[in-house]
Amino acid sequence: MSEKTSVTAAIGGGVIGGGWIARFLLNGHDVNVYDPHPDAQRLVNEVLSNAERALRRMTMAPLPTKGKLTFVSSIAEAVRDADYIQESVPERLDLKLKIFAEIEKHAQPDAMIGSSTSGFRPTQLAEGLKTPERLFVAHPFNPVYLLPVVEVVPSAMTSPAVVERASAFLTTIGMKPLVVRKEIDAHIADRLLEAVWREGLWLVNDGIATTQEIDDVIRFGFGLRWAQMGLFETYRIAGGEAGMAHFIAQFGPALKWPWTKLMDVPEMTDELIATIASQSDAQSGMHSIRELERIRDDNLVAIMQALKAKPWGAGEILKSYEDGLYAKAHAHAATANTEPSGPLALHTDRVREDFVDYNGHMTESRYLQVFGDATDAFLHYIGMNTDYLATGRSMYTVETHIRHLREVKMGEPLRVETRLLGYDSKRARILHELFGGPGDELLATAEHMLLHVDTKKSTASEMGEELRRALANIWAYHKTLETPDYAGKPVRNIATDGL
Ligand SMILES: NC(=O)C1=CN([C@@H]2O[C@H](COP(=O)(O)OP(=O)(O)OC[C@H]3O[C@@H](n4cnc5c(N)ncnc54)[C@H](O)[C@@H]3O)[C@@H](O)[C@H]2O)C=CC1
Ligand SMILES: C[N+](C)(C)CC(=O)CC(=O)[O-]
Repeated sequence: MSEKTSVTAAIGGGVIGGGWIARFLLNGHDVNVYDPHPDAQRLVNEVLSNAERALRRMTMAPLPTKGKLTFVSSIAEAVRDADYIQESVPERLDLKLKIFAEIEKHAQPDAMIGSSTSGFRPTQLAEGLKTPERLFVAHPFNPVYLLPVVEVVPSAMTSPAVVERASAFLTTIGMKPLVVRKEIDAHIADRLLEAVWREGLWLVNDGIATTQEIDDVIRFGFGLRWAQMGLFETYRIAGGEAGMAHFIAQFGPALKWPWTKLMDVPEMTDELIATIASQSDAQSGMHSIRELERIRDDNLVAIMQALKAKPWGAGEILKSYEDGLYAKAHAHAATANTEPSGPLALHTDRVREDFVDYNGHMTESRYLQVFGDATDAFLHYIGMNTDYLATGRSMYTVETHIRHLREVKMGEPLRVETRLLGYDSKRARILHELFGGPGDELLATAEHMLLHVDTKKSTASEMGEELRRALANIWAYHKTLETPDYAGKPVRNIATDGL
């Protein structure tokens, strides 16, 4: 299932259902949506548009072609052909039970059925089902299209093979499935979140802090730590050289004093609700919810990209997701171009929002970005994959000549055609032609010299046999193509040749 585009079904397209729909679609899966809300299509499309924007900022890796979104008018229609079904209806057990009974009637026998429930145990959800072995909790985090973790909670009746298949599928769409070994109300994360939220409500109720001040201690302080190390690893460091045991000896007793209110919940009086709502308005009321979503998404993307450079935590997941996308694109390119009788079509993109400069056109550095991505696609195509790189060999670009011929505007499609202009045992000379805009015109060209290197010694070295064979195969065709007259020419010398 992970290798082919599959059909997914989303039952419920609200905040969380919308996020799942976006994640499925943007990873190339078709989605059938059932949600009786009169505005469901508009709401889902708004979430989808924010998700597309966020994903394009998060990764330069070649995303699969977007899946097909279909709104249907019954659960039966939604689930009939689906391999993976995700329920995200409101958190009411009676409603969820009705929904699962209906899903069970119409789903394929081997369909995987996940529930987004924040708190119910899978055993509760499976009550009355004839096939409880395919049901599990798949509890995500908002925004589902960006945050990787998903708590996968099986009941004692869930088949281990289903858990394995579901985890594999969720991994292919960029998530980190965390299989919860024992079902419990509210799984793992919401037990932690609820405890923090409850204390936050007390602090407002007792007039100790405003919503803004509570958010500030999180975002300027321990929230930053949590984004990269979580709770226990952070506290290990806080114990100094004596580590965790010393930390517990020092701060453990405070848990019994106690500093916190534990299970008491403040009465949600009209007064408390009004206080929290007005403080929240003062803090964030100047932004619409969609604007706040975009601010949040940009910040999350920046954090994950920073962590990817390490790679660490959520950045490690992003890195392996991208490696998977490149590997898929490479495999696709390899099958699509087994007979490279013409230029290779290995890379497509779109002029993204952050590609555009103050003139409203694609900015200079982004041309190199697109050509660089096309070179990566070419290198993947000739076999320079992670296994090859792991042997301490790579190819570096040592010379580039870009010609800018036409402008291109935001949102317009881009595609690159690549040809080999020559090669020897250490070098490959390639030419990219970038086409795009409404008329698919030639926008720019880039000629590059690539040098094979021993990455440990940082010196030029002989290519591996597999790369040489791939280049020979391409060259057999590309040597017959007419070389454009601009290829190999330097930038015009206006001092001697005039303008
Ligand atoms: N909002 C959050 O932060 C998170 C929520 N969850 C869980 O996700 C589930 C959904 O929560 P939200 O998306 O926040 O709620 P929501 O209220 O935003 O969305 C629920 C959607 O279900 C639809 N719906 C109602 N009855 C339906 C039916 N019979 N068939 C199909 N659709 C129906 C509604 O029209 C609505 O669009 C809940 O179980 C919740 O616990 C999980 C993680 C985070
Ligand atoms: C508030 N909540 C219980 C619905 C939160 C979640 O379930 C997870 C999240 O995204 O915070």
